[in-house]
Amino acid sequence: MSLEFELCPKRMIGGSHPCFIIAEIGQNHQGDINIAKKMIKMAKDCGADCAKFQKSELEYKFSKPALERLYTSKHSWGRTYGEHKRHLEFSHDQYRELKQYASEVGIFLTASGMDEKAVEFLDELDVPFFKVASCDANNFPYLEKTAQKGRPMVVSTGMQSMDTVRRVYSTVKKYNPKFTLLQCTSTYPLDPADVHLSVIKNYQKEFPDIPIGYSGHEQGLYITVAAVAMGAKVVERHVTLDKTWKGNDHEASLEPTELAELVKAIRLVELAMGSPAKMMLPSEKGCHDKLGKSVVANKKIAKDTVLSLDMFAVKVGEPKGIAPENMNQLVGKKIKVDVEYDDSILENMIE
Ligand SMILES: CC(=O)N[C@H](C=O)[C@@H](O)[C@H](O)[C@H](O)COP(=O)(O)O
Ligand SMILES: C=C(OP(=O)(O)O)C(=O)O
Repeated sequence: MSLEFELCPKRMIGGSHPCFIIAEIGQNHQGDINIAKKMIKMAKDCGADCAKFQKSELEYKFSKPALERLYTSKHSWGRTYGEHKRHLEFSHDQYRELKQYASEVGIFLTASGMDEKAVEFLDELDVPFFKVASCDANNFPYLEKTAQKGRPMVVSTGMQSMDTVRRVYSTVKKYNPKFTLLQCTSTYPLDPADVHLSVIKNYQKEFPDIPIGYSGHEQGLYITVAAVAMGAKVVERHVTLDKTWKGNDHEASLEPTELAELVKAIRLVELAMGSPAKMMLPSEKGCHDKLGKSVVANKKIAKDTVLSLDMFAVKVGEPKGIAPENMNQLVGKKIKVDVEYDDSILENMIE
């Protein structure tokens, strides 16, 4: 039963560890390794924990007819979907180059293995953890094999039902305790009404022994920051160098200034989450000294009078007197001194 685990070397997630922020480069590199490197550096400079790509072995991810279907979208890089995807796919050598570059820059690098063959390659590449994309969350043979490799896993759950997510949990859990489930809606860009952050709470209740996270495809920062306030321990957002570039994901991606702002906002909110214990804090003393209220006399009270509620008012008194929450305890007690209107009632005045 562990709510925390080591996702990357020396980087724990869950519990009170900082939220792990994944900059999803995905296929926003336009098929250009130099842009990919710029994006890795950008992710690091903006304070993200990890740069992520998507690795497919196209013949394993797609059937032949799926690769041959026409792709006429304005985001298409080829005549067919296969040509389009081939343009966006880096080779094994290019992945090795990117991994080397990320380690020089000082940021973790991983990819979602979009099919079993790609997972084999990522295992060989020695990525710190496997990301399972939403489209493989219900791919149970894939999940079984991936979980058995023993690397930590981050599993997204877009397009799935709760029953399937329960099955994902028990399937991965059987082989691998080190995994997290991310709430995700697979719409690009995502309408806020379709985000359903409340699923995070549901997952936390249903799966209390694993950290829960959020993978967002909405525009802007607020929703992801709110996810962290709800306890998301991993967040993933697409990143881009330019939202106007060609590609399905740019519009729902964060540009560098936004990613930096997101990281800053998350760290600030984490700090602000603090402790559930409610108490007056030392930093509140100044305000309490100036404006904290006390019990004062609302009429003259003669020495030896037995006190009753009608003799009191609650005001900012000078000096500070008995706290208003203790006012009822004064009733029936005797006052040892003469008190004027608006005098603070002090402990040492009570018998
Ligand atoms: C579900 C899933 O894989 N989603 C990924 C991650 O969020 C996306 O990046 C897709 O790869 C992308 O939107 C596909 O765009 P196109 O179809 O233009 O290559
Ligand atoms: C599609 C992916 O992720 P998600 O389902 O979290 O959007 C991915 O990691 O490639």
